[in-house]
Amino acid sequence: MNLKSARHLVNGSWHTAGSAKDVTDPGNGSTVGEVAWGTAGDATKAADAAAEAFGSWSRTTVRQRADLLRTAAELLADRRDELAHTLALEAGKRLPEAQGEVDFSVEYFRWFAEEARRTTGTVSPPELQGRRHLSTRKPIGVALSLTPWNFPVSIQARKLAAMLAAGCTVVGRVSEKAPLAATGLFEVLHDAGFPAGVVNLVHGPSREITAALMSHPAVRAVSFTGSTGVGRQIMASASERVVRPLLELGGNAPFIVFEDADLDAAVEGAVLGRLRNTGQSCVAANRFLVQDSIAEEFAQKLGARFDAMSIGHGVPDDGAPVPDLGPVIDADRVSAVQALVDDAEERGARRVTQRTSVPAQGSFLAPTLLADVPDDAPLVTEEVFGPAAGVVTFSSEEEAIRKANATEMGLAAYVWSGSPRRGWDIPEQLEAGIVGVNDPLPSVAFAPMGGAKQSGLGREGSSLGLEEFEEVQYVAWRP
Ligand SMILES: NC(=O)c1ccc[n+]([C@@H]2O[C@H](COP(=O)([O-])OP(=O)(O)OC[C@H]3O[C@@H](n4cnc5c(N)ncnc54)[C@H](O)[C@@H]3O)[C@@H](O)[C@H]2O)c1
Ligand SMILES: O=C[C@H](O)CS(=O)(=O)O
Repeated sequence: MNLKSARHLVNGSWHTAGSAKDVTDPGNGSTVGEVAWGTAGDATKAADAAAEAFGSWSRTTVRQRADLLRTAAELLADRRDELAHTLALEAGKRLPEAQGEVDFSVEYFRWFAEEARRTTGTVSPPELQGRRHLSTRKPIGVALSLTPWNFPVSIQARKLAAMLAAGCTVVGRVSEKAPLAATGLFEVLHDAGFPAGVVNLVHGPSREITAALMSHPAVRAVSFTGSTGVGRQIMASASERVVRPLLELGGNAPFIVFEDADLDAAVEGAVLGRLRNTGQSCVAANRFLVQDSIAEEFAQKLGARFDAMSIGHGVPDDGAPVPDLGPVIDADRVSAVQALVDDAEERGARRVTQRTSVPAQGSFLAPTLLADVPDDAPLVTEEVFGPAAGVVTFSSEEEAIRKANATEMGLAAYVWSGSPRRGWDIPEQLEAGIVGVNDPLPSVAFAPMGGAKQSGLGREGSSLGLEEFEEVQYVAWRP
C-alpha cells in the first residue's frame, strides 16, 4: 500500500494530478506524507467515471455486491496494522484507538455485505381484480461521500459500505488534515476488485471540489459528516439540484449523572466519553449535568482521573507505553479549546484539574475540568471538540431534561442511573438521536447513527443506512 501519498482514484487508476500539500503529524509537527491537490476538473472527471459505471454496477446482483464487500472487509482486516499506524500518525491518535477505528471500519463492510441481501420490496393486495401493486428499492445513483479528519477511516467506511451495498457508484473526498489512511481504505476497495469507476476519490480544495461534484448531473445523493456550519452549506447546495442530503453534524452531548448512579462507573464512563480521541468525537460527552447531591464528589473523582493521565505522542518510541492521551489535530484546535476554558474561568467557573504541563512540540492540551460553570458559558453551550469540559448541576429530573435539551444540537446524550425506570423514561424525553444509558460508547455498525435538530438528517449504519441510498419505485400493473 502507498500510505505516504494520498492520490486521486478515478476510473480505476491512481494519479497525482495537480500540486500536493504536506500532511503533518499533530504529535510533533513532522511531515507524514503528502496529499494530491486537484481541481474542479479532477472532481468532474471522477463524477463522470462514477456516472459511466453506474449503469452496470447498479444492475449487479446483491450476491455480487455482498461478495465484494466481504472481500473488502477481509482485506481491510489484513491491512489493519499498517493502516492504523499511518492513521495514528496523521490524525494524532493513540495507536490502540487507531487500531480500534480500523476494526470498526471492518464491521461496516461485514454488516452491509449482509444487509445488501435484504433489499426487499412489497406486494400490496389489490382492490381491483387482477391489478398488482409492487414497490421495489433501487440504487439512487452516484453518491458523494464527504468526510472529516477525526475518524477519517471509519466515517468513510460507514458511508462507502452502505452506498456500494445499495448499488450506487461513489465519489469520495476526505479531509486534507488526515487523508492518508482514508486513501488506504479506497486502495482496499480498488484491490478487492470493485470495477473501474465504481469507487472514485478526489483530493483538493474543499469548496471547489465539492461545488464541482454537487453540480454534476449524475450526482443524486450526498452524505456529509462534519460541522453544522458546513453541513448547512452542503444542504443549501443540495437544494439546487434536489440532491438527497444525509448530514451527520456537530453535537453537544449532555452526560447526565443521577444520584442513584454507580458513581465510580459514571466517572470511568465520563473519562471515556469525554477523552476518547482526545475529545474530538461528534458523540463525545460535551458537558456533565450532575445531580447537586453528588456533583462535588463526581467532579473531584473525575478531576483526579484527568490529572493522572499521561500525555504524549500516540505512537511512542519502541517499548515505551502508549500514553493515556494524545494531541489534538492542530494548533487551531488547541487555541479554540483553550479559549472556551479561559472564557468559562472568566465567567466564574472553578478549576478542578491542575495546570499540568504538556509536551512542548505538537498540539497538546492537558485535560481540563471546570465546576460551577454558568449555564450560558460557551464551554457548555458549544461543541468543545477537545479534552475539556464543565460540570453543571441540577436538582430534579425535570431540570436535568430541560438543561439537556437546551441546545440546537441533538446527536448523542448519556444517562447514568441505577434506576431501570430512568433507563426507559429519560431517553424518551431527550432530544437526541443516540442515547447511551450507563454506556459511554454506543456506536455499533448494526444500530442507527444520526442526529436530531441541527445535528443532522438521516441515519447511517443499520438497515436504515442502506435506505438512504435507495429510491423506492412503485409499480402499478394491470396484466
Ligand atoms: N455527526 C457525526 O457523525 C460527526 C462525526 C464526525 C465529526 N462530526 C463533526 O465534524 C466537526 C469536526 O470536523 P471538521 O473540523 O473536519 O469539520 P468541517 O465541517 O470543517 O469539515 C468537514 C469536511 O468538510 C470539508 N469542508 C470544510 N469546509 C467546506 C466547505 N465550505 N465546503 C465543502 N466542504 C468543506 C473539510 O475539508 C472536511 O473534509 C465537528 O463539528 C464534529 O462534531 C460529526
Ligand atoms: O465523530 C463521530 C464518530 O463517528 C463517532 S463514533 O465512532 O461513531 O462513535
